[in-house]
Amino acid sequence: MYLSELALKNFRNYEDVELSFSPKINVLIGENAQGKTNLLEAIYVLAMTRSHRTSSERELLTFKKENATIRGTIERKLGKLKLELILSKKGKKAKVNHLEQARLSQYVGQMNVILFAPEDLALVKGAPAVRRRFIDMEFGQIDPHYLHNLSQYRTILKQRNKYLKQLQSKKAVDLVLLGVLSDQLAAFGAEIIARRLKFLDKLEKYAQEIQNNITQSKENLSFEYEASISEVSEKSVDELYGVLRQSFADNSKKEIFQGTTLYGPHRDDVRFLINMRNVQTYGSQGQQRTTALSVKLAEIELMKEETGEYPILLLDDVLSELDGDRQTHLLKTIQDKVQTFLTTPSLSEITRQLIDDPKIFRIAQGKVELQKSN
Ligand SMILES: Nc1ncnc2c1ncn2[C@@H]1O[C@H](COP(=O)(O)OP(=O)(O)OP(=O)(O)O)[C@@H](O)[C@H]1O
Repeated sequence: MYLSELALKNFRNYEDVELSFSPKINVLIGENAQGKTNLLEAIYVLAMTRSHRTSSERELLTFKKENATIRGTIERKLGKLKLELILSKKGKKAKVNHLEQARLSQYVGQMNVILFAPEDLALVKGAPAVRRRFIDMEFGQIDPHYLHNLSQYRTILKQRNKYLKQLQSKKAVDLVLLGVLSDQLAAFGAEIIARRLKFLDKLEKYAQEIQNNITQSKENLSFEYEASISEVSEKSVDELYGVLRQSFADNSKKEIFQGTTLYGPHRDDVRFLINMRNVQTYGSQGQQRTTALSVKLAEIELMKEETGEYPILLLDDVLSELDGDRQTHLLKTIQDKVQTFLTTPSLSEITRQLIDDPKIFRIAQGKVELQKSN
């Protein structure tokens, strides 16, 4: 799939802009703080209805404006799709072919994007929350059930944590209500874990192959799901539900004492291993970067397998963070099959030679000028 047109109104430092893109590589060049990342962010928000770098929607509106609109035309195998997202201080509205969608989880997935920013190179060495976020954002796009379960899970988790705090401070005493919340949380949690295991298994196969290619088969990459509950692999949804319920039942005193939920997918993590050793603890910085790159590129293939089309790739200033070999690998992998938007302060000669026929835009103070068209 690819984004052929984009129109922004009052989005960050873009007051009014209309652009048309190449189905191949689009390069956004500009100095610092001119709006390169804002443009990628707009594309990301159009796909996901939320930003990758802020949870505050207000920040996305141009200073002193009440509404922002992002409109895009997506070309999919089955035809054109018009997407529209209206953001305001009161909330957001999403439309597909001019029809407002009742649920945002129905809207997400019409347009698939993968964002790769310098922070993603910390996917391996960063905190567990970074990996959970990655998993949730990527799997949520390919599976609406995953997204639905996740949002239900988050709502109940909030309620349960609030109630545990009340029990902790003795403002509440009713353990029956805690049991009800535990059951509901276990049900959604089991669905989430089961889907994570399924998708991670597929992702691992692609990542292994890519890592082999980059390292000439010297490094065998594997994943390990690290759950907050005992052994999860090979378990059905029902079994996972049982284990989660049991963990809540066995540890209620501990959870009340701490005033928070200690078990469930919000506490889980994924470990990356190279030749059976944890890359986070034993890997060199180079290995950690290669692993992050392999996992990201694997995600592109997984999305293709699950949705039947390649997603749109957003590369926010990552080329300069990668050495020559990794840059070459990345660009060769995406060339001609994945629509890509990449931001950079300047395009080096080497990179320019690697990119076939780019459409180049120059960005300055929220204005976009076409520099070279293919
Ligand atoms: N809500 C907003 N309204 C108006 N302008 C905004 C808003 N939010 C951010 N900006 C402006 O956008 C600019 C930052 O743009 P952006 O984050 O896209 O930088 P960039 O071009 O990617 O540069 P860098 O390479 O430094 O990341 C700043 O000038 C900032 O003042």
